[in-house]
Formats: sequence, C-alpha cells, structure tokens
Amino acid sequence: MNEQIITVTNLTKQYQETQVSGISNISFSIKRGDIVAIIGESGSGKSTLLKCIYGLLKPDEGEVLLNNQRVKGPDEQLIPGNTEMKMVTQDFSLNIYAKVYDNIASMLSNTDIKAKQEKTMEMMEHLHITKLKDKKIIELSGGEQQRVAIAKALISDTKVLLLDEPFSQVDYLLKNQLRADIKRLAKETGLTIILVSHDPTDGLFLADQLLILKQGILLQNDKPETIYQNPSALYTAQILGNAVVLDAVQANKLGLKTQKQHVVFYPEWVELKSTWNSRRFEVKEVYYKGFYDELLLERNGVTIRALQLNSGEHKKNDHVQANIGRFLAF
Ligand SMILES: Nc1ncnc2c1ncn2[C@@H]1O[C@H](COP(=O)(O)OP(=O)(O)OP(=O)(O)O)[C@@H](O)[C@H]1O
Repeated sequence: MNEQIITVTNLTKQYQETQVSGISNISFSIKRGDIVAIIGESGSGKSTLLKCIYGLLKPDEGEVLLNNQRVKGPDEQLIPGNTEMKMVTQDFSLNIYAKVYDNIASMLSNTDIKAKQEKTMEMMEHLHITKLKDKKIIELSGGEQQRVAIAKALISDTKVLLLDEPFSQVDYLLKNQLRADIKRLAKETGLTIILVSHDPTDGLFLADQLLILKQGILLQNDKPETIYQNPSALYTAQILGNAVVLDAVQANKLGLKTQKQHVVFYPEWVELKSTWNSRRFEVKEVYYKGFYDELLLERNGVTIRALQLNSGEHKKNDHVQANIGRFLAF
C-alpha cells in the first residue's frame, strides 16, 4: 500500500488577479494515518487550501491526488466534495431539529440496526456526548454541536477527515480532552486528519506534520518540533510561539551581533542567574503563570522576556544575569 495518501502538486487558486489572495504554487504530501495541521494568520489561505483538497474549489493550476486518483473539482461532479473524505466546517451542517443520536446514526445504513446502534453509541462515547443523546441540536452549546459534527464525520468510515477550526467553540479543558481524543482516534483507526487552526498549540500538540502558510505561500512543511526549534522565517517564530523579536539596533545593545534585520528567540532560551558579572538586567514585571513565571527584563532600554520555573525566585526590581543561550537572525 502506498504510504502517501494525499499528494498536492503546484496547487494555485487566485480569487483576484491583481491582489494576493488565495494560494500559490503549493506542493506537499501526507502520510496515511498522520495528523497534519495547517497554521497561518487570518487570510493566509488555510481554508482555500482545505477546500481545494476536498474538491469544493477548483484550482487554477496544480492537482490533488487522493490514493493516486485526482480529486475532482466542483464542476466535474453533481455533488461537490469527495466520498472518501469528510469535512467538518464551522457551520457544522447538522439537522438542528433532530436529536444528537439521530444526527450521527443517519450516516449509517439500516441493513443491520443492532450494529448501527452499537456504532453510534460507541462514537458518542469517544466524543463524550453520550449524555446528550436525546437532546436536539438546537438545545446544545457551540462546543457540544462541534463534537456532534465530528462524531458524524467520523462514523462513516471516512479515510480522511478535514477539520476547519475544530476547537474554536470549546473551552480550554474540553479542548485538551478533545485534542487527546482526536489523536487517539487517529492512531487507533489509521484515519488521516488535516486540520486548519488559528491556534498554534493545536499544531504543536496534535500534528505529525505542520504546514505554515503566509499570504498563500507554503513557508515551511516539517515536524512540529523541527519547525518550532528551527523556524525558517520571522513570521513562523512569531506565529508558533511567544517569541521575543528585537531589531538589529536593540540586539546590538544587548551584545547580540547580527547583519540581519531581526533577532528572535523564545523566552525559554534565556538562562537566568542570581549573580551578575555581566548581562545585568532589571526585572521590570513578574507575570504569574501557574507553575512558572514570565519575567519582563530590561537592559540598556531593551525589554526581553524570560521564564522562571522556580516561581517567585526573582521579584520585581531585582537584578539578574540573563544569558540568551540561542537566537536566530532574519
Ligand atoms: N470567495 C472569495 N473571493 C475572493 N477572495 C477570497 C474568497 N475567499 C477567500 N478570499 C481571499 O483569499 C485569501 C485567503 O482566504 P482564506 O479564507 O483561505 O484564508 P484563511 O487563512 O482560511 O483565513 P481565516 O483564518 O480568516 O479563516 C484572503 O485574502 C481572502 O480574503
């Protein structure tokens, strides 16, 4: 069996000829059973790419292969989309007057009623919505509706699940739970998942492969940890983490030499010491974050951020030595 389930080649879709909009010359492939996260700022082309993969939008150039078969565009078939893929959009496409159970079960055939009941109950358990079984969709919160929509997409033995902002409606606790459930489901069932998100932590937590989009261009395509540790552009570091960005003048004031325009590092790359032979910074603010503090440090009029795992160790107005162990220049 082919390891790659999806291959995207030179995919281009422009909405307007004069402006940058849509996506441009995107190529990548996806391994069967992987979770792929598409991350980028608003308007970077994430939904356009997802719709082209699903066959809802016709690309101007390039193609998408699913199991070596070209995905047909909306003008080539009666019902746009693809039967081997399921897409959960932000409007959920549920029958709002029908019950949760019926919405999910409606995806299965009636040939074996017992199997249909068992499978529906099992899927509701996976998504933690068993208690909502007899409620109508209209009576549910946004987050609950989102879980029903995912259950409905998953139950029909789909090969590829496309999720557009899957956790936008759920609270922090449930989001973590759902992310873990989706990861487990993907690994158990061999399902391939492509998700689009504003939230970089979705990609870092969930994905086997991360795609970074900027203005319709694919900037980086790699494992999340590789991209996080080695962002190829300033944009990537900013979008993925809580990166500190200094211009060359500021960097120079801290003794960070560069020929480039910007210096970038993550707060966790800054090492703190209580004694200060050199690199003496003043603690301007301490932000309590639970099991760690984020410190705002200043030296020569330049402010940086650092983490202190030993919460409370350095306090406001203290002086510390801060070594920026590693930085990148762009
Ligand atoms: N139907 C359309 N007609 C014209 N321009 C469009 C259309 N759909 C999207 N665009 C433009 O294409 C670009 C990419 O849009 P897209 O919706 O793919 O971005 P996105 O990354 O999904 O954004 P968001 O995170 O805000 O949903 C944007 O500049 C958008 O304005």
